[in-house]
Amino acid sequence: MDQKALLIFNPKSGSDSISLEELSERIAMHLKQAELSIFQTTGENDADKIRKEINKHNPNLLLVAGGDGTVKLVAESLQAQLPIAILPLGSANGLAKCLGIDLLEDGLEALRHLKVKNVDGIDINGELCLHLADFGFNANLIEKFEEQGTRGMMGYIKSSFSQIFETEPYRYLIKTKDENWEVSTRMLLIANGDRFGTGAIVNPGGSLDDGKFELITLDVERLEHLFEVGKSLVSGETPIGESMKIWKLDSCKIENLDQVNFQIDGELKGQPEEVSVHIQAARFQFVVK
Ligand SMILES: Nc1ncnc2c1ncn2[C@@H]1O[C@H](COP(=O)(O)OP(=O)(O)OP(=O)(O)O)[C@@H](O)[C@H]1O
Repeated sequence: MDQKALLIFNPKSGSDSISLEELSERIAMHLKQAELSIFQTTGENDADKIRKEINKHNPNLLLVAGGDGTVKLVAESLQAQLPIAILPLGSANGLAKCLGIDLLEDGLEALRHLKVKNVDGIDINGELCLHLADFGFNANLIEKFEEQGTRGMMGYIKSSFSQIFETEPYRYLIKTKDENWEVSTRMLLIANGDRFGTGAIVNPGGSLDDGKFELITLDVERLEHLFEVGKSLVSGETPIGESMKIWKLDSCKIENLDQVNFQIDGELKGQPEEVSVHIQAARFQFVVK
């Protein structure tokens, strides 16, 4: 046996998910010569349980079958570096998309080669952000969505991009070790990867392993801005104009002057007065396609 793999499977992830039996069979077809242990998440104290499973089985590879929440849970549970292969089952799987793993099939295919890449983490007020955090637009949508008690949030965001017209611009004070400046924007993103879970490229030039995060303001005030942003979301070219501004940083503080909603990787975090953001260069290793 070359590999000792631990599969962490979230049975509740995604809408029309695959059964554990079928998934295990498909993994065995792609990950040859491997001993596979399995842990199913329960929704309660999973981080502790995952740590125990890792100590018990001592794997050299983790397979995570779930959505963004499950990937983050596993990443946070790690006490030592272990490569993580994502088998996307969620409705969005933003980090997986940034790694070239759009579908479950891509994740399974990647197991054949096990090409591993370093991935930065972002520490935001002591919490891990693997993919995207934002003030304003997305956070407001998530709040709306949670009020309605529905799952599949990213699909909703996908269909609601035009709502950015209706969001008010809010003010933020950005503080780095060299300078402070104020921005007024409808969406202020803290980005590790280059794209939303929908596949739209929101951070052209963003890279998961450059030891930096991007701070991005995204505004759509006029129809021409919508075209600029729309083109960038599809092509990955940075729009020429006022609709998007990008700063590449390794740390900063952001004062939330208008007490706007904030979210990290799809989870609402209230309206913090200030957030401290620090890159954690090469903190993780993920399997890429
Ligand atoms: N056995 C379980 N029963 C109920 N909830 C669970 C169980 N296992 C995990 N969970 C919950 O699932 C959530 C994580 O789901 P995850 O984000 O991975 O999938 P998703 O919501 O389908 O995907 P996405 O975030 O991409 O939309 C966590 O809130 C976790 O507590």
